[in-house]
Amino acid sequence: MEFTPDARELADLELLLSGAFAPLTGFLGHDDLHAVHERGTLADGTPWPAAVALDLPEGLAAGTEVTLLDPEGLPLAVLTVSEQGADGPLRALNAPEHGPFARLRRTPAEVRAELGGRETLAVTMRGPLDDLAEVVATAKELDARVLLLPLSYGEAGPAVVRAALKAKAKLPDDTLVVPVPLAPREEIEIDLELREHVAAAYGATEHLAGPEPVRIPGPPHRRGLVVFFTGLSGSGKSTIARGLRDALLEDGGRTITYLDGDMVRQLLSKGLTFSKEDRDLNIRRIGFVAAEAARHGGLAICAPIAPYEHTRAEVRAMVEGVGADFLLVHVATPLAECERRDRKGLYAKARAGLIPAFTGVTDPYEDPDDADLVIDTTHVAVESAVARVHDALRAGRWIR
Ligand SMILES: Nc1ncnc2c1ncn2[C@@H]1O[C@H](COP(=O)(O)OS(=O)(=O)O)[C@@H](OP(=O)(O)O)[C@H]1O
Ligand SMILES: Nc1ncnc2c1ncn2[C@@H]1O[C@H](COP(=O)(O)OP(=O)(O)O)[C@@H](O)[C@H]1O
Repeated sequence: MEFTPDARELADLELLLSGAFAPLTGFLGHDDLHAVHERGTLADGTPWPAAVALDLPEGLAAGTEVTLLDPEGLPLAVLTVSEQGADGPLRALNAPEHGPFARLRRTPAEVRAELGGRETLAVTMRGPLDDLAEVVATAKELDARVLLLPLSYGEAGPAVVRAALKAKAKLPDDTLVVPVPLAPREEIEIDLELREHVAAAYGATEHLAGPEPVRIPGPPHRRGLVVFFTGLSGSGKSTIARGLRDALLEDGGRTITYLDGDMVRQLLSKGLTFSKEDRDLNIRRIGFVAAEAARHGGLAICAPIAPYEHTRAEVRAMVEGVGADFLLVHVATPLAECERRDRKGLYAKARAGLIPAFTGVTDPYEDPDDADLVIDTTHVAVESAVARVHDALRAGRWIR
């Protein structure tokens, strides 16, 4: 079977295959993950600080061969599932060769060969180095060569490599810069320990951790925002979303992308049905477009039913992943009221069995428990419902 790991897993895969995670040669299985979590070692006692896991689909039998693909479909490796899960043998197929600064990537073995066993001070960095004097002094004291390892992962990746190249210009001539796609670990101590291991794999005899980058997100009115309405058919999503769009256009000052439900189903998601798979795909497509608009500081408004919690969570993650904000508005008008309105006569048809899998009637709707705003429109005028969302945007300073 084929499987596309997520961005973190792909970053870990690259490091496993390149030898940067030595002594690991593959993802960790259940026992190793448990031991890492409990004791900071592998099950056999080898010190290892952090989980390096691959979340494969459930129920794969031991012995199954899984081809791991990058998001463009290029096969990167073949993994044989073991009794312990994803820790079976990994066989590399293609080296990842794209992406900004790909030409600077080197394997640990290549870097070690170039260093030739010399004392080496590795500096792992996730942001600019503000104290180059310390690096110069430490390298001098140790009579070591400097190896800058920009940890280029995610959106900020290229900026970290640029910072390393800039720093190199002020360091000794033989300073090396090698980007390493190491995804940050949540706990700082674990992250630092893992950086230490990775630096050693590249031949470091001494490791300095660069300062953590200070993330100064722009003020909310300049950040991207996705306002995502969810609710049953006829609950009022489109009516409120359109009212909000118009109010924002009247305000001026923000670029609005309005992903109208009909437009989406007629163009972006043309041909998709209302099966669970197709609904999920529909929502992912909407989320992708909205996140792209928000990546460039835009404000996107979407109003699909989006009945599944996990798909809404995926969209939230996509949007937050590009550094934008996500506001979930649950239009929580109860089924009875939506059905009473039955604007398009769809509920009547669904009850008569003419529309299969109709949300709320014969198909599920999972109520969100993470909504930023909940609006039951039963006894609310359209203008007041729009005003509530508009006010929330003002209160959150997304508009001025
Ligand atoms: N089986 C079934 N279930 C629910 N809805 C149905 C179905 N068949 C057609 N329709 C019409 O499609 C509109 C919902 O489309 P969405 O793209 O928002 O749905 S989903 O988020 O992909 O679940 C929805 O429009 P709204 O009333 O604007 O919500 C319906 O008019
Ligand atoms: N406070 C309200 N907010 C939104 N719609 C309302 C409100 N009160 C009544 N309605 C009516 O409910 C219907 C909602 O339809 P629509 O916006 O197409 O819902 P959805 O997009 O969720 O399917 C419209 O006919 C609208 O006029």
